[in-house]
Amino acid sequence: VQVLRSYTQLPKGTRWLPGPKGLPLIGRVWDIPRNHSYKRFKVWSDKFGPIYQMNIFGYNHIWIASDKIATDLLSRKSQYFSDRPPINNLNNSKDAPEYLPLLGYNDIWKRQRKFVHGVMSHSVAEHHHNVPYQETKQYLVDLLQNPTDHERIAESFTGRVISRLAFGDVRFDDDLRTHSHALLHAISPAANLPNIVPQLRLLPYYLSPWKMAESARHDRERAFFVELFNAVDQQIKDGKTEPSYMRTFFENRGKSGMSDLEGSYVIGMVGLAGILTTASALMTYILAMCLYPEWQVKLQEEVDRVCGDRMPEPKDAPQMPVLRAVIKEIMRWRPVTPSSIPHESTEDFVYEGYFIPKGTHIHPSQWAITRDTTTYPDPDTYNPARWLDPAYPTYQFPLTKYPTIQNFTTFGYGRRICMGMDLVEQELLVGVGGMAWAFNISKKRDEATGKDVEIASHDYTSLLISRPRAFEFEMVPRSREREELVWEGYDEAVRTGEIGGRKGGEGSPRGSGEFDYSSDAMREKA
Ligand code: HEM
Repeated sequence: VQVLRSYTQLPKGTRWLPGPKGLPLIGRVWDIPRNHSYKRFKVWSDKFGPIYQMNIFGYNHIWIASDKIATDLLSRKSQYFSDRPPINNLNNSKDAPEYLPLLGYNDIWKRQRKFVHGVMSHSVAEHHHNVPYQETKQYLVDLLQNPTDHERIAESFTGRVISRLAFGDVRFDDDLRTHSHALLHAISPAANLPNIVPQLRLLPYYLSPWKMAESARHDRERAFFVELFNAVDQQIKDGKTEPSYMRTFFENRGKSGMSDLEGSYVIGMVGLAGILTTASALMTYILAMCLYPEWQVKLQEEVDRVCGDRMPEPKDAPQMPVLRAVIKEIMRWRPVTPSSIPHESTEDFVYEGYFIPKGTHIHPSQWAITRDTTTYPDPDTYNPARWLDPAYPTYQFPLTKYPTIQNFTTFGYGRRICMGMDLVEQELLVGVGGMAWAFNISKKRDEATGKDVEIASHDYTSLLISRPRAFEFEMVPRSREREELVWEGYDEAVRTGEIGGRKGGEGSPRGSGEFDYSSDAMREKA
Protein backbone atom coordinates (compact mmCIF):
# COMPACT_ATOMS: atom_id res chain seq x y z
CA VAL A 1 0.00 0.00 0.00
CA GLN A 2 2.84 2.30 0.95
CA VAL A 3 4.64 1.80 -2.36
CA LEU A 4 1.43 2.03 -4.39
CA ARG A 5 0.41 5.20 -2.65
CA SER A 6 3.76 6.79 -3.31
CA TYR A 7 3.37 6.10 -7.08
CA THR A 8 -0.08 7.62 -7.28
CA GLN A 9 0.96 10.59 -5.16
CA LEU A 10 3.59 11.99 -7.52
CA PRO A 11 2.23 15.14 -9.27
CA LYS A 12 2.71 15.44 -13.02
CA GLY A 13 6.08 16.78 -14.19
CA THR A 14 7.82 16.03 -10.87
CA ARG A 15 10.04 13.19 -9.76
CA TRP A 16 11.16 11.60 -6.53
CA LEU A 17 14.49 12.52 -5.03
CA PRO A 18 17.20 9.90 -5.42
CA GLY A 19 18.15 7.79 -2.43
CA PRO A 20 19.31 4.39 -1.24
CA LYS A 21 17.04 1.54 -2.30
CA GLY A 22 15.66 -0.49 0.56
CA LEU A 23 12.85 -2.83 1.46
CA PRO A 24 9.28 -1.52 1.51
CA LEU A 25 8.36 -0.01 4.85
CA ILE A 26 11.69 -0.43 6.61
CA GLY A 27 13.89 1.19 3.95
CA ARG A 28 17.55 0.51 4.68
CA VAL A 29 17.18 0.51 8.43
CA TRP A 30 19.67 -2.35 8.91
CA ASP A 31 22.31 -0.18 7.26
CA ILE A 32 21.97 2.70 9.72
CA PRO A 33 24.28 2.26 12.70
CA ARG A 34 22.90 3.25 16.07
CA ASN A 35 26.09 5.13 16.88
CA HIS A 36 27.19 8.05 14.71
CA SER A 37 24.42 7.41 12.19
CA TYR A 38 25.21 10.84 10.73
CA LYS A 39 28.38 9.39 9.26
CA ARG A 40 26.33 6.85 7.28
CA PHE A 41 24.01 9.64 6.09
CA LYS A 42 27.07 11.54 4.89
CA VAL A 43 28.25 8.48 2.91
CA TRP A 44 24.85 8.42 1.21
CA SER A 45 24.90 12.13 0.45
CA ASP A 46 28.32 11.65 -1.18
CA LYS A 47 26.70 9.00 -3.36
CA PHE A 48 23.19 10.35 -4.04
CA GLY A 49 23.82 14.09 -3.88
CA PRO A 50 23.24 16.93 -1.41
CA ILE A 51 19.55 16.09 -1.02
CA TYR A 52 18.21 12.56 -1.00
CA GLN A 53 15.34 10.64 0.50
CA MET A 54 14.48 7.31 2.07
CA ASN A 55 11.29 5.89 3.54
CA ILE A 56 11.74 4.38 6.98
CA PHE A 57 8.94 2.77 8.93
CA GLY A 58 6.31 4.50 6.85
CA TYR A 59 7.80 8.01 7.11
CA ASN A 60 9.43 9.85 4.25
CA HIS A 61 12.82 11.27 5.31
CA ILE A 62 15.04 13.73 3.48
CA TRP A 63 18.68 14.44 4.33
CA ILE A 64 20.27 17.70 3.22
CA ALA A 65 24.03 18.04 2.96
CA SER A 66 24.20 21.58 1.59
CA ASP A 67 23.76 24.84 3.46
CA LYS A 68 22.23 26.44 0.36
CA ILE A 69 19.53 23.80 -0.02
CA ALA A 70 18.81 23.83 3.71
CA THR A 71 18.46 27.63 3.56
CA ASP A 72 16.29 27.47 0.40
CA LEU A 73 13.85 25.11 2.06
CA LEU A 74 13.97 25.63 5.81
CA SER A 75 14.59 29.40 5.88
CA ARG A 76 13.24 30.83 2.60
CA LYS A 77 10.22 28.53 2.55
CA SER A 78 9.89 28.31 6.30
CA GLN A 79 6.10 28.61 6.07
CA TYR A 80 6.07 24.99 4.78
CA PHE A 81 8.98 23.51 6.73
CA SER A 82 8.72 24.58 10.37
CA ASP A 83 6.91 21.67 11.94
CA ARG A 84 8.69 19.01 14.03
CA PRO A 85 8.35 15.24 13.71
CA PRO A 86 7.03 13.62 16.89
CA ILE A 87 9.49 12.26 19.44
CA ASN A 88 7.93 8.88 19.90
CA ASN A 89 9.45 8.15 23.27
CA LEU A 90 7.72 11.22 24.74
CA ASN A 91 4.01 11.45 25.32
CA ASN A 92 2.62 13.83 22.69
CA SER A 93 5.73 15.98 22.14
CA LYS A 94 4.07 17.99 19.35
CA ASP A 95 0.98 19.22 21.16
CA ALA A 96 1.56 19.08 24.92
CA PRO A 97 2.77 22.55 26.00
CA GLU A 98 5.88 21.12 27.65
CA TYR A 99 8.80 21.01 25.22
CA LEU A 100 9.18 24.21 23.26
CA PRO A 101 12.01 22.94 21.00
CA LEU A 102 10.00 19.82 20.14
CA LEU A 103 6.54 21.34 19.70
CA GLY A 104 4.74 21.16 16.38
CA TYR A 105 4.27 24.27 14.27
CA ASN A 106 1.10 25.27 16.10
CA ASP A 107 -0.36 28.05 18.21
CA ILE A 108 1.22 26.72 21.41
CA TRP A 109 4.69 26.89 19.83
CA LYS A 110 4.01 30.40 18.44
CA ARG A 111 2.89 31.65 21.86
CA GLN A 112 5.86 30.10 23.66
CA ARG A 113 8.46 31.19 21.12
CA LYS A 114 7.12 34.76 21.22
CA PHE A 115 7.31 34.81 25.00
CA VAL A 116 10.85 33.38 25.14
CA HIS A 117 11.95 35.75 22.41
CA GLY A 118 10.67 38.64 24.54
CA VAL A 119 12.43 37.61 27.76
CA MET A 120 15.66 36.65 26.04
CA SER A 121 15.81 39.88 23.98
CA HIS A 122 15.67 41.78 27.23
CA SER A 123 18.52 39.64 28.56
CA VAL A 124 20.55 40.25 25.38
CA ALA A 125 19.97 44.01 25.62
CA GLU A 126 21.31 43.89 29.18
CA HIS A 127 24.34 41.83 27.97
CA HIS A 128 22.96 38.94 30.02
CA HIS A 129 23.66 41.05 33.11
CA ASN A 130 27.33 40.09 32.70
CA VAL A 131 26.51 36.71 34.27
CA PRO A 132 28.63 34.54 31.89
CA TYR A 133 31.69 36.70 32.58
CA GLN A 134 31.15 36.59 36.34
CA GLU A 135 30.64 32.84 36.41
CA THR A 136 33.80 32.27 34.34
CA LYS A 137 35.75 33.24 37.45
CA GLN A 138 34.43 30.18 39.22
CA TYR A 139 34.81 28.07 36.07
CA LEU A 140 38.55 28.83 35.92
CA VAL A 141 39.10 28.20 39.62
CA ASP A 142 37.27 24.87 39.35
CA LEU A 143 39.43 23.87 36.37
CA LEU A 144 42.54 24.96 38.20
CA GLN A 145 41.80 22.52 40.98
CA ASN A 146 40.51 19.56 39.05
CA PRO A 147 41.01 19.75 35.30
CA THR A 148 40.23 16.08 34.73
CA ASP A 149 36.69 16.80 35.91
CA HIS A 150 36.28 19.31 33.08
CA GLU A 151 33.00 17.80 31.79
CA ARG A 152 31.14 18.33 35.04
CA ILE A 153 32.85 21.68 35.53
CA ALA A 154 31.75 22.90 32.08
CA GLU A 155 28.17 21.79 32.76
CA SER A 156 28.26 23.51 36.15
CA PHE A 157 29.41 26.72 34.48
CA THR A 158 26.64 26.73 31.88
CA GLY A 159 24.22 25.46 34.54
CA ARG A 160 25.02 28.33 36.90
CA VAL A 161 24.68 30.87 34.09
CA ILE A 162 21.25 29.67 32.97
CA SER A 163 20.10 29.08 36.55
CA ARG A 164 20.77 32.71 37.35
CA LEU A 165 19.35 34.08 34.11
CA ALA A 166 16.22 31.96 34.06
CA PHE A 167 15.45 31.77 37.79
CA GLY A 168 17.48 34.54 39.42
CA ASP A 169 19.28 32.06 41.65
CA VAL A 170 22.44 30.05 41.12
CA ARG A 171 21.49 27.12 43.29
CA PHE A 172 19.43 25.18 40.72
CA ASP A 173 22.43 24.39 38.54
CA ASP A 174 22.93 20.80 39.72
CA ASP A 175 19.27 19.84 39.35
CA LEU A 176 19.06 21.50 35.95
CA ARG A 177 22.04 19.40 34.86
CA THR A 178 20.47 16.20 36.12
CA HIS A 179 17.17 16.87 34.36
CA SER A 180 18.82 17.91 31.10
CA HIS A 181 20.78 14.63 30.99
CA ALA A 182 17.55 12.71 31.61
CA LEU A 183 15.69 14.56 28.86
CA LEU A 184 18.56 14.17 26.41
CA HIS A 185 18.49 10.45 27.03
CA ALA A 186 14.72 10.30 26.54
CA ILE A 187 14.73 12.05 23.16
CA SER A 188 17.90 10.58 21.60
CA PRO A 189 17.39 7.92 18.92
CA ALA A 190 20.54 6.10 20.06
CA ALA A 191 19.19 5.72 23.61
CA ASN A 192 15.55 4.70 23.17
CA LEU A 193 14.21 2.30 20.58
CA PRO A 194 10.77 3.97 20.09
CA ASN A 195 12.66 6.96 18.69
CA ILE A 196 13.78 4.68 15.85
CA VAL A 197 10.84 2.28 15.56
CA PRO A 198 7.80 4.54 16.04
CA GLN A 199 5.35 1.63 16.05
CA LEU A 200 6.67 0.67 19.50
CA ARG A 201 4.73 3.57 20.97
CA LEU A 202 1.56 1.53 20.35
CA LEU A 203 2.58 -1.01 23.01
CA PRO A 204 0.43 -0.76 26.13
CA TYR A 205 2.03 0.83 29.17
CA TYR A 206 2.48 -2.44 31.10
CA LEU A 207 4.39 -4.00 28.16
CA SER A 208 6.59 -1.02 27.47
CA PRO A 209 9.71 -0.45 29.59
CA TRP A 210 10.20 2.81 27.67
CA LYS A 211 6.79 4.19 28.63
CA MET A 212 7.34 3.30 32.29
CA ALA A 213 10.76 4.95 32.41
CA GLU A 214 9.54 7.99 30.51
CA SER A 215 6.51 8.45 32.73
CA ALA A 216 8.72 8.46 35.84
CA ARG A 217 11.16 10.90 34.24
CA HIS A 218 8.35 13.16 33.14
CA ASP A 219 6.84 13.28 36.64
CA ARG A 220 10.19 14.14 38.23
CA GLU A 221 10.75 16.89 35.69
CA ARG A 222 7.29 18.32 36.20
CA ALA A 223 7.76 18.41 39.98
CA PHE A 224 11.10 20.15 39.51
CA PHE A 225 9.69 22.81 37.19
CA VAL A 226 6.89 23.54 39.65
CA GLU A 227 9.50 23.81 42.42
CA LEU A 228 11.41 26.37 40.32
CA PHE A 229 8.22 28.33 39.77
CA ASN A 230 7.45 28.38 43.48
CA ALA A 231 11.02 29.36 44.34
CA VAL A 232 10.84 32.48 42.15
CA ASP A 233 7.40 33.26 43.54
CA GLN A 234 8.96 33.14 47.01
CA GLN A 235 11.89 35.34 45.92
CA ILE A 236 9.43 37.98 44.78
CA LYS A 237 7.47 37.74 48.02
CA ASP A 238 10.74 38.10 49.94
CA GLY A 239 11.47 41.27 48.00
CA LYS A 240 14.53 39.95 46.15
CA THR A 241 15.14 41.82 42.93
CA GLU A 242 17.29 39.54 40.74
CA PRO A 243 16.09 39.85 37.13
CA SER A 244 15.16 36.51 35.58
CA TYR A 245 13.08 35.04 32.77
CA MET A 246 10.70 33.61 35.35
CA ARG A 247 10.40 36.94 37.09
CA THR A 248 9.40 38.53 33.77
CA PHE A 249 6.75 35.81 33.46
CA PHE A 250 5.35 36.79 36.85
CA GLU A 251 5.38 40.48 35.95
CA ASN A 252 3.39 39.76 32.78
CA ARG A 253 1.13 37.12 34.23
CA GLY A 254 -2.02 36.91 32.17
CA LYS A 255 -0.56 38.86 29.23
CA SER A 256 1.43 36.01 27.72
CA GLY A 257 -1.67 33.80 27.35
CA MET A 258 0.06 31.03 29.30
CA SER A 259 -1.08 29.33 32.48
CA ASP A 260 1.33 29.21 35.42
CA LEU A 261 2.10 25.57 34.67
CA GLU A 262 2.83 26.33 31.03
CA GLY A 263 5.06 29.23 32.07
CA SER A 264 7.00 26.99 34.41
CA TYR A 265 7.46 24.48 31.59
CA VAL A 266 8.61 26.99 29.00
CA ILE A 267 11.24 28.55 31.21
CA GLY A 268 12.25 25.17 32.61
CA MET A 269 12.83 23.99 29.04
CA VAL A 270 14.99 27.01 28.23
CA GLY A 271 16.96 26.12 31.35
CA LEU A 272 17.51 22.57 30.13
CA ALA A 273 18.33 23.64 26.54
CA GLY A 274 21.11 25.90 27.74
CA ILE A 275 23.39 23.49 29.58
CA LEU A 276 24.72 20.47 27.70
CA THR A 277 24.94 22.23 24.35
CA THR A 278 27.40 24.99 25.25
CA ALA A 279 29.25 22.67 27.63
CA SER A 280 29.96 20.30 24.73
CA ALA A 281 31.62 23.13 22.77
CA LEU A 282 33.82 23.96 25.78
CA MET A 283 34.94 20.31 25.92
CA THR A 284 35.76 20.33 22.22
CA TYR A 285 38.01 23.35 22.76
CA ILE A 286 40.20 21.29 25.10
CA LEU A 287 40.39 18.46 22.57
CA ALA A 288 41.19 20.83 19.70
CA MET A 289 44.01 22.47 21.64
CA CYS A 290 45.58 19.07 22.33
CA LEU A 291 45.47 18.13 18.67
CA TYR A 292 46.22 21.53 17.11
CA PRO A 293 48.51 23.26 19.65
CA GLU A 294 49.63 25.88 17.14
CA TRP A 295 46.18 27.49 17.50
CA GLN A 296 46.61 27.74 21.25
CA VAL A 297 49.79 29.73 20.68
CA LYS A 298 48.07 32.07 18.20
CA LEU A 299 45.09 32.52 20.48
CA GLN A 300 47.21 33.21 23.54
CA GLU A 301 49.20 35.82 21.63
CA GLU A 302 45.96 37.63 20.84
CA VAL A 303 44.59 37.25 24.37
CA ASP A 304 47.80 38.59 25.93
CA ARG A 305 48.03 41.47 23.47
CA VAL A 306 44.42 42.59 23.95
CA CYS A 307 43.82 41.73 27.62
CA GLY A 308 47.22 41.50 29.31
CA ASP A 309 46.77 40.61 32.95
CA ARG A 310 43.01 40.46 32.97
CA MET A 311 40.56 37.84 31.74
CA PRO A 312 38.93 38.47 28.34
CA GLU A 313 35.59 40.21 28.57
CA PRO A 314 32.70 40.31 26.08
CA LYS A 315 33.57 43.91 25.18
CA ASP A 316 36.94 42.70 23.82
CA ALA A 317 35.26 40.66 21.08
CA PRO A 318 35.77 43.13 18.19
CA GLN A 319 39.55 43.12 18.85
CA MET A 320 39.71 39.32 19.04
CA PRO A 321 39.11 37.73 15.62
CA VAL A 322 41.35 34.76 16.45
CA LEU A 323 39.26 33.95 19.52
CA ARG A 324 36.06 34.18 17.48
CA ALA A 325 37.61 32.02 14.73
CA VAL A 326 38.75 29.39 17.25
CA ILE A 327 35.19 29.27 18.62
CA LYS A 328 33.47 29.16 15.23
CA GLU A 329 35.78 26.39 14.08
CA ILE A 330 34.89 24.38 17.21
CA MET A 331 31.23 24.62 16.18
CA ARG A 332 32.03 23.56 12.60
CA TRP A 333 34.61 20.85 13.27
CA ARG A 334 32.56 19.04 15.90
CA PRO A 335 28.94 20.22 15.62
CA VAL A 336 27.14 19.90 18.93
CA THR A 337 24.07 18.29 17.29
CA PRO A 338 25.70 16.53 14.32
CA SER A 339 22.48 14.76 13.29
CA SER A 340 20.59 18.07 13.59
CA ILE A 341 17.10 18.54 15.00
CA PRO A 342 14.71 17.60 12.20
CA HIS A 343 11.89 19.71 10.77
CA GLU A 344 8.69 18.38 9.21
CA SER A 345 6.88 19.74 6.15
CA THR A 346 3.27 20.85 6.44
CA GLU A 347 2.47 21.09 2.69
CA ASP A 348 3.41 19.23 -0.50
CA PHE A 349 6.31 21.09 -2.11
CA VAL A 350 8.28 20.87 -5.34
CA TYR A 351 11.97 21.76 -5.15
CA GLU A 352 13.82 21.97 -8.47
CA GLY A 353 11.46 19.41 -9.99
CA TYR A 354 11.63 17.04 -7.01
CA PHE A 355 8.45 16.30 -5.11
CA ILE A 356 8.55 16.58 -1.30
CA PRO A 357 5.26 15.30 0.16
CA LYS A 358 3.63 16.88 3.20
CA GLY A 359 4.72 15.16 6.40
CA THR A 360 8.32 14.58 5.24
CA HIS A 361 10.94 14.60 7.99
CA ILE A 362 13.74 16.93 6.93
CA HIS A 363 17.23 16.50 8.37
CA PRO A 364 19.62 19.39 7.63
CA SER A 365 22.53 17.06 8.28
CA GLN A 366 25.00 19.20 10.19
CA TRP A 367 27.80 16.66 9.98
CA ALA A 368 27.57 16.56 6.18
CA ILE A 369 26.97 20.31 5.74
CA THR A 370 30.06 21.18 7.79
CA ARG A 371 32.10 18.72 5.72
CA ASP A 372 31.09 20.17 2.33
CA THR A 373 34.48 20.50 0.64
CA THR A 374 33.48 23.38 -1.64
CA THR A 375 32.85 25.57 1.40
CA TYR A 376 35.25 23.94 3.83
CA PRO A 377 38.39 22.62 2.09
CA ASP A 378 40.09 19.85 4.07
CA PRO A 379 37.04 19.69 6.36
CA ASP A 380 38.35 17.17 8.88
CA THR A 381 41.16 19.49 9.90
CA TYR A 382 40.52 21.96 12.70
CA ASN A 383 41.60 25.15 10.99
CA PRO A 384 40.37 28.53 12.31
CA ALA A 385 42.33 30.18 9.48
CA ARG A 386 39.39 29.43 7.20
CA TRP A 387 37.58 32.27 8.98
CA LEU A 388 40.56 34.66 9.04
CA ASP A 389 42.35 34.31 5.73
CA PRO A 390 40.89 35.76 2.48
CA ALA A 391 42.21 32.70 0.60
CA TYR A 392 39.34 30.61 2.07
CA PRO A 393 35.77 30.72 0.75
CA THR A 394 34.37 31.26 4.26
CA TYR A 395 36.37 34.44 4.93
CA GLN A 396 34.27 37.55 5.58
CA PHE A 397 35.26 41.14 6.15
CA PRO A 398 35.55 43.16 8.47
CA LEU A 399 37.38 41.08 11.05
CA THR A 400 36.04 43.27 13.83
CA LYS A 401 32.65 41.67 13.16
CA TYR A 402 33.45 38.35 11.43
CA PRO A 403 33.75 35.52 12.12
CA THR A 404 30.60 35.32 14.19
CA ILE A 405 28.68 32.24 15.23
CA GLN A 406 25.34 34.07 14.93
CA ASN A 407 23.07 32.23 12.45
CA PHE A 408 25.74 29.63 11.75
CA THR A 409 24.41 26.41 10.25
CA THR A 410 24.90 24.46 13.47
CA PHE A 411 22.17 26.55 15.14
CA GLY A 412 19.57 25.35 12.64
CA TYR A 413 17.34 27.24 10.23
CA GLY A 414 14.37 29.49 9.68
CA ARG A 415 11.59 29.91 12.20
CA ARG A 416 13.00 27.15 14.41
CA ILE A 417 16.55 28.54 14.64
CA CYS A 418 18.16 28.26 18.08
CA MET A 419 17.00 30.90 20.55
CA GLY A 420 20.17 30.81 22.62
CA MET A 421 22.76 31.96 20.03
CA ASP A 422 23.59 35.23 21.71
CA LEU A 423 24.02 33.62 25.11
CA VAL A 424 26.18 30.84 23.63
CA GLU A 425 28.37 33.45 21.98
CA GLN A 426 28.94 35.24 25.28
CA GLU A 427 29.58 32.05 27.22
CA LEU A 428 32.13 30.83 24.70
CA LEU A 429 33.89 34.19 24.39
CA VAL A 430 34.56 34.29 28.11
CA GLY A 431 34.82 30.52 28.69
CA VAL A 432 37.22 29.75 25.83
CA GLY A 433 38.94 33.14 26.16
CA GLY A 434 39.33 32.56 29.90
CA MET A 435 40.86 29.11 29.40
CA ALA A 436 43.33 30.46 26.82
CA TRP A 437 44.25 33.29 29.19
CA ALA A 438 44.73 31.06 32.22
CA PHE A 439 45.91 27.64 31.02
CA ASN A 440 48.18 25.75 28.73
CA ILE A 441 46.45 22.66 27.43
CA SER A 442 48.33 19.78 25.84
CA LYS A 443 48.37 16.06 25.32
CA LYS A 444 49.37 14.08 28.38
CA ARG A 445 52.97 13.00 28.55
CA ASP A 446 53.49 9.32 29.34
CA GLU A 447 56.06 9.34 32.16
CA ALA A 448 57.41 5.91 31.29
CA THR A 449 57.98 6.43 27.58
CA GLY A 450 58.36 10.20 27.58
CA LYS A 451 55.97 10.31 24.62
CA ASP A 452 52.58 11.99 24.27
CA VAL A 453 49.55 9.83 24.97
CA GLU A 454 47.69 9.75 21.66
CA ILE A 455 44.02 10.75 21.67
CA ALA A 456 41.31 10.16 19.09
CA SER A 457 40.23 13.07 16.95
CA HIS A 458 36.63 11.90 16.87
CA ASP A 459 35.56 9.67 19.73
CA TYR A 460 32.24 11.33 20.51
CA THR A 461 29.08 10.17 22.26
CA SER A 462 26.08 9.26 20.13
CA LEU A 463 23.28 11.10 21.88
CA LEU A 464 21.51 13.96 20.13
CA ILE A 465 23.84 16.43 21.86
CA SER A 466 27.26 14.95 21.23
CA ARG A 467 30.47 15.48 23.21
CA PRO A 468 33.98 13.99 23.29
CA ARG A 469 34.28 10.84 25.36
CA ALA A 470 36.79 11.08 28.22
CA PHE A 471 40.34 11.62 26.99
CA GLU A 472 43.66 12.29 28.69
CA PHE A 473 45.18 15.74 28.60
CA GLU A 474 47.15 18.21 30.69
CA MET A 475 45.91 21.60 31.71
CA VAL A 476 48.26 23.74 33.78
CA PRO A 477 48.23 27.44 34.63
CA ARG A 478 50.38 29.43 32.24
CA SER A 479 52.43 30.85 35.11
CA ARG A 480 52.39 31.26 38.86
CA GLU A 481 51.24 34.86 38.32
CA ARG A 482 48.31 33.77 36.16
CA GLU A 483 47.29 31.21 38.75
CA GLU A 484 47.36 33.93 41.38
CA LEU A 485 45.30 36.23 39.14
CA VAL A 486 42.68 33.53 38.63
CA TRP A 487 42.33 33.20 42.40
CA GLU A 488 42.31 36.95 42.94
CA GLY A 489 39.54 37.41 40.36
CA TYR A 490 37.53 34.70 42.03
CA ASP A 491 38.05 35.98 45.57
CA GLU A 492 37.11 39.49 44.54
CA ALA A 493 33.94 38.23 42.80
CA VAL A 494 32.91 36.29 45.93
CA ARG A 495 33.70 39.23 48.20
CA THR A 496 31.65 41.70 46.16
CA GLY A 497 28.77 39.20 45.86
CA GLU A 498 29.12 38.93 42.05
CA ILE A 499 29.12 35.16 42.42
CA GLY A 500 28.07 32.86 45.21
CA GLY A 501 31.39 31.11 45.70
CA ARG A 502 31.87 27.46 46.43
CA LYS A 503 28.94 25.40 47.59
CA GLY A 504 28.78 25.09 51.36
CA GLY A 505 30.46 28.49 51.68
CA GLU A 506 33.78 27.07 52.78
CA GLY A 507 35.60 29.97 51.16
CA SER A 508 38.24 29.61 48.49
CA PRO A 509 40.85 26.91 49.00
CA ARG A 510 43.98 28.45 47.56
CA GLY A 511 46.01 26.69 44.95
CA SER A 512 48.84 24.52 46.15
CA GLY A 513 51.38 25.99 43.77
CA GLU A 514 52.37 22.46 42.85
CA PHE A 515 51.93 22.87 39.12
CA ASP A 516 54.71 22.34 36.68
CA TYR A 517 54.69 25.72 34.95
CA SER A 518 55.94 24.35 31.72
CA SER A 519 54.47 27.01 29.47
CA ASP A 520 57.76 27.70 27.73
CA ALA A 521 58.31 24.03 27.12
CA MET A 522 54.75 23.73 25.85
CA ARG A 523 55.15 26.63 23.50
CA GLU A 524 58.28 25.04 22.12
CA LYS A 525 56.43 21.81 21.66
CA ALA A 526 53.63 23.62 19.86
C1 HEM B 1 26.41 25.43 21.45
C2 HEM B 1 25.20 25.66 21.89
C3 HEM B 1 23.91 25.40 21.14
C4 HEM B 1 23.69 24.80 19.94
C5 HEM B 1 24.72 24.22 18.98
C6 HEM B 1 22.26 24.82 19.71
C7 HEM B 1 21.64 24.29 18.59
C8 HEM B 1 20.28 24.30 18.37
C9 HEM B 1 19.63 23.70 17.22
C10 HEM B 1 20.33 22.97 16.09
C11 HEM B 1 18.30 23.92 17.36
C12 HEM B 1 17.22 23.49 16.38
C13 HEM B 1 17.14 24.48 15.23
C14 HEM B 1 16.23 24.04 14.12
O1 HEM B 1 15.31 23.28 14.34
O2 HEM B 1 16.44 24.45 12.97
C15 HEM B 1 18.10 24.65 18.59
C16 HEM B 1 16.87 25.06 19.07
C17 HEM B 1 16.69 25.71 20.26
N1 HEM B 1 17.66 26.17 21.11
FE1 HEM B 1 19.66 25.87 20.90
N2 HEM B 1 21.65 25.42 20.77
C18 HEM B 1 22.62 25.80 21.67
C19 HEM B 1 22.41 26.45 22.87
C20 HEM B 1 21.21 26.92 23.32
C21 HEM B 1 21.03 27.70 24.52
C22 HEM B 1 22.16 28.17 25.44
C23 HEM B 1 19.69 27.93 24.64
C24 HEM B 1 18.92 28.72 25.67
C25 HEM B 1 19.39 29.14 26.79
C26 HEM B 1 19.03 27.32 23.50
C27 HEM B 1 17.67 27.35 23.26
C28 HEM B 1 17.05 26.77 22.17
C29 HEM B 1 15.61 26.73 22.00
C30 HEM B 1 14.57 27.30 22.96
C31 HEM B 1 15.38 26.07 20.79
C32 HEM B 1 14.02 25.73 20.17
C33 HEM B 1 13.64 26.67 19.07
C34 HEM B 1 12.33 26.23 18.41
O3 HEM B 1 12.08 25.05 18.24
O4 HEM B 1 11.54 27.12 18.03
N3 HEM B 1 19.99 26.72 22.74
N4 HEM B 1 19.31 24.87 19.19
